[in-house]
Amino acid sequence: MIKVGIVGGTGYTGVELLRILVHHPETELAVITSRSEEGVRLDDMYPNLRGYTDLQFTVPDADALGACDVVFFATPHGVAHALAEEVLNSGARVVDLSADFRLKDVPTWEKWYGQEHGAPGILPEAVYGLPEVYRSDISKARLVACPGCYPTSVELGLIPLIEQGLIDDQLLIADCKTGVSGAGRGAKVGSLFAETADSFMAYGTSGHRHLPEIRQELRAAAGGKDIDITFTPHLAPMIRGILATLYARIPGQNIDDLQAIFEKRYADEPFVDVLPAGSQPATRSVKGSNVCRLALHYHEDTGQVIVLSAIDNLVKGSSGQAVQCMNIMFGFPEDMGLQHVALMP
Ligand SMILES: NC(=O)C1=CN([C@@H]2O[C@H](COP(=O)(O)OP(=O)(O)OC[C@H]3O[C@@H](n4cnc5c(N)ncnc54)[C@H](OP(=O)(O)O)[C@@H]3O)[C@@H](O)[C@H]2O)C=CC1
Ligand SMILES: CC(=O)N[C@@H](CCC(=O)OP(=O)(O)O)C(=O)O
Repeated sequence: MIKVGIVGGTGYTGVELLRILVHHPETELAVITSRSEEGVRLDDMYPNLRGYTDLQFTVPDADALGACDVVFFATPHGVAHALAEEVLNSGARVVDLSADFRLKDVPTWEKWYGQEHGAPGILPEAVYGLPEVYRSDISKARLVACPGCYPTSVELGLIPLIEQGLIDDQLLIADCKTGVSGAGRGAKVGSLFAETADSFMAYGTSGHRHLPEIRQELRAAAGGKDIDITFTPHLAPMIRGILATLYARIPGQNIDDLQAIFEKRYADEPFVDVLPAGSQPATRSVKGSNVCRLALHYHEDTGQVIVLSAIDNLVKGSSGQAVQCMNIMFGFPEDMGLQHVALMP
């Protein structure tokens, strides 16, 4: 059994970590923090946890967190910068769900996040937590930077084509739709029911902070080649889920060969499901599960490839992927605690 700490246990990714970890046979919840709910029982705030834990929220304390084996940061950016190094120095390993350690380049991080990087000293040891690409590095890491939710959906959908050298000098397109839980639990006018429930809108069109992260990882998959992409997120009237519609022009192919590339690339991946070509994965088919469902479409007349990629932003897009990384770091079966079948309807 390993002892687990969660910084930011009251947020959406925090409570999703709790939902997953209360069933995990190798973990014991030890420290769950909240500054605003100190002393409140977890199951008073989140009744779905009744019967699974009698813990109370405590304020973040580096000594208590450092006594854990692993600490998840489910906090806004900047918090892990301030606390992670001390926690690591106490001997705990860190899985950060925020964006604090995802970008390798400090000036790029500072430009997109509008603040000074608070922990450049430990940044070089951070491993990007996408198991389908970095599994071996994750297994040895002390500090894992979990990918963003949109980047997870986009990277899993495009990397097989890039690794095969099929993407030349072209501007890829990622047209992504997300649910409102992506904005977190904090009260904001833009997350109100009346603002989101019967509407659909693009945002971040002139530049979203996930763009440099997607670029970084697509370029890494291309061996450093200058791959670029237009990324437009949309807010859809749903609670969970991301559907990424990804466009690339690859003339002279056929759907069977493209499908074979994806099936081979993900044949041994427990959480990537390549559907039969021409399928339409719905966000509902992954709701509550750690699976990324991919489907390929190909227009022979124009050479247009369309990859559809569906994930649950709170599972494969954050907390589920974070537990998958923890399993890899501690040598547990990779799917331990993550075998939930998606909720239907
Ligand atoms: N929602 C999503 O779909 C995804 C979110 N993420 C990332 O995960 C992180 C958490 O997101 P989410 O759960 O949605 O956010 P929420 O806003 O829902 O929750 C934030 C949590 O962090 C705590 N917190 C806030 N400020 C501080 C601080 N200064 N020190 C310590 N704790 C703090 C809050 O509790 P309290 O204020 O009581 O301490 C709360 O528990 C973010 O970085 C987000 O970008 C990543 C992928 C997907
Ligand atoms: C609807 C909404 O606001 N979605 C969030 C999704 C990103 C997110 O959750 O942040 P991570 O970088 O930590 O993945 C956004 O666009 O910022």
